[in-house]
Amino acid sequence: MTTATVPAHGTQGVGEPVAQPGRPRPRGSFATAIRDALRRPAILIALGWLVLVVVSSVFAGALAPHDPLAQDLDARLAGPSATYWLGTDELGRDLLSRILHGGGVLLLAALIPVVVAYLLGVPIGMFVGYVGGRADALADFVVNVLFAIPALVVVLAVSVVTDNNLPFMTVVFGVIVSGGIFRLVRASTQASRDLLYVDAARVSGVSRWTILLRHILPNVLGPLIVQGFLLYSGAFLFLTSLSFLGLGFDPQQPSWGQLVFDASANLDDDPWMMVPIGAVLIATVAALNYLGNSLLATLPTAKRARLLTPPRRPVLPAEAAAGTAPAGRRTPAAAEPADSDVPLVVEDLVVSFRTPEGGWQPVVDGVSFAVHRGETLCLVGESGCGKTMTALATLGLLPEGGAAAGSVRLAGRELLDLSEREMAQVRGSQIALISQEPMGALDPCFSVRSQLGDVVKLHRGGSRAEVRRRVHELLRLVGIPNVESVAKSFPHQLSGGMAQRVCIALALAGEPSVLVADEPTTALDPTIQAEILDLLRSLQETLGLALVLVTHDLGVVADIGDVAAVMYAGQVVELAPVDELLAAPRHPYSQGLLDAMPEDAVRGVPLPTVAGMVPLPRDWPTHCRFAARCPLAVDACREGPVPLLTVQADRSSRCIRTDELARSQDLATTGVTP
Ligand SMILES: Nc1ncnc2c1ncn2[C@@H]1O[C@H](COP(=O)(O)OP(=O)(O)OP(=O)(O)O)[C@@H](O)[C@H]1O
Repeated sequence: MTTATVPAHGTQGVGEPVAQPGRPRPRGSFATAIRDALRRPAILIALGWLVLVVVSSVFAGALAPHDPLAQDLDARLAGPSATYWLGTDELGRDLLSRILHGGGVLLLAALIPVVVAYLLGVPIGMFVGYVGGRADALADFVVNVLFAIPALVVVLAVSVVTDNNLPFMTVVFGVIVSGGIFRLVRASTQASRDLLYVDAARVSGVSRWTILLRHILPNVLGPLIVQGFLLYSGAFLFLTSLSFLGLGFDPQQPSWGQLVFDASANLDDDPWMMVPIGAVLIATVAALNYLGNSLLATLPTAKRARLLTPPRRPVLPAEAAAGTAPAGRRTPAAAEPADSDVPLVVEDLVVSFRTPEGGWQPVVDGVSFAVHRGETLCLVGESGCGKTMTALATLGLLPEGGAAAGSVRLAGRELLDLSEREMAQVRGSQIALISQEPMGALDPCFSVRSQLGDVVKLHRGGSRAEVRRRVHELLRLVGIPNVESVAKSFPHQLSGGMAQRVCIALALAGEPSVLVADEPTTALDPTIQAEILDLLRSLQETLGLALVLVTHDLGVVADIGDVAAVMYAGQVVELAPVDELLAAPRHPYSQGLLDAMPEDAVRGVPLPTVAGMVPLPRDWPTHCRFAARCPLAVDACREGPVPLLTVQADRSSRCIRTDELARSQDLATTGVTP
């Protein structure tokens, strides 16, 4: 495929980015949460206390006024004094010095379970959260087992077996608590894997691990940091309990658990002994928990985009694959040669979703169409007719629970038979998607150059300079004049129109022959909509692309379409060249949509509408699905399924009264009965 430069379109949406290109990289919402948190005095106090504990433990040797093991039997169980500021224990040892020396090992040892839990929980949670399926079920089972194990009992057993080996005990404890991290990461990954920009990366063919590291990990990091505080505090308390029980720590050396044990043994004789160590422990655990919980409360709720993509390719069982179309209609065609003029052929496509009862509910039912090189086919219809599911099925991107059957052939290759891995290679390089939410389709953490460069590198490779050149070429191709400053920009610095141009550039980076655009102008204001449509039109003409455009707007079809497939309740009800459809629709539903076009509105005359609603898939009748809303419906329309009837060489209509509709249109235009 050759590329060509398309002139810039107008000025709106292609000018400077909304914000200054030189602005620093945007601070993520987690960074903002931390900045806000640091303004709160309680958090500063908690943080200050922890810093004090760490620093005094590190410099205990220099700070402690006495040797923590030195005994002064004359001063046994003494209260605070000028010599012993916090008093002494039953052997006359200085409590302050013992507290200063007793925290270091504990604070360090508590890090081990946290590190182990992260090393296990993060990669496994991310992987199974992303791929789902059996790996997910197995990992979940193992974690359920881990949760059922009482950690203390296991660690006690380990201490016996390993002769009180503290590092080993902490590692085992880390393995047991890693389930919590796993669950957190898995849930965050599941929420992130369906974000539009993750979908966009997947559609561009970016590898699974690159997506996990670059696009999903940043979303998981915030909750992980918060959880780290809570986990550390739990590990700290757990190890204090072990030390209290005389396990893990050297009984000759002071430790905070040992100090609690000593204080509890002397509670009757000297209750004061419990006060200093109790206060230190409570303050330390409270500070850790408070910091963790405060960050948790300030973490922004993840903004979830529309759920789209499981990485699996479920297979629709034969009985569900049949859809509800009349039997005997299906006529499998021979595959087109790879160099055919018809890069995309969809035949008898059925898309179904699993129902809670375990069955399958079709939502797209026997859809067929073909798109030629340099042609735009519009899937048009009201909301819920199955346009998006048809488009997503061609890309192998159905949402969780959905499966497709029938045939989707790209340059003669059957896509529905491909594995997810094979399909990932096809997406981006042969067929690409432009979504309706350009802002959601771009990762807010990376500049335009970085995101576009990744995809260029993936599909073309090349040196840094070559990738950079190609990025600029692509930006120019989509009508961006000031490529240098836009390439440096982050998504939030772009206008909606500019962001959509960048998304189109992303879709073109792999030089696909087929572009699928799902309502690409819906999120944009009307002037920008026209520019983006112009851009798509000129790109499609210059690059010879086959374009499948999903829209609910016949005005868009009129602007850009060559062929229209009008969809109603999961079926194509009319397939026709756009000019002919607009001049004389051959299905009453197309006629209704046409009459309702605001472009034809007459001032003072209410705009006609198609009364009623599109039926939900579960309410589809077995006869004509439009009959309940159709002004032409007669008894015969309710007698059984209506096949798609050929009304001209290149036109078909799913209406048994299509000829009468044509006659009435002729009558209306000529005033003469044909
Ligand atoms: N994840 C899902 N699970 C079950 N049913 C779904 C799912 N997603 C969509 N559907 C159903 O599939 C049908 C077709 O939806 P689709 O999104 O393709 O319609 P559409 O014509 O593109 O409408 P819109 O313009 O609103 O997206 C609808 O009835 C919808 O409820």
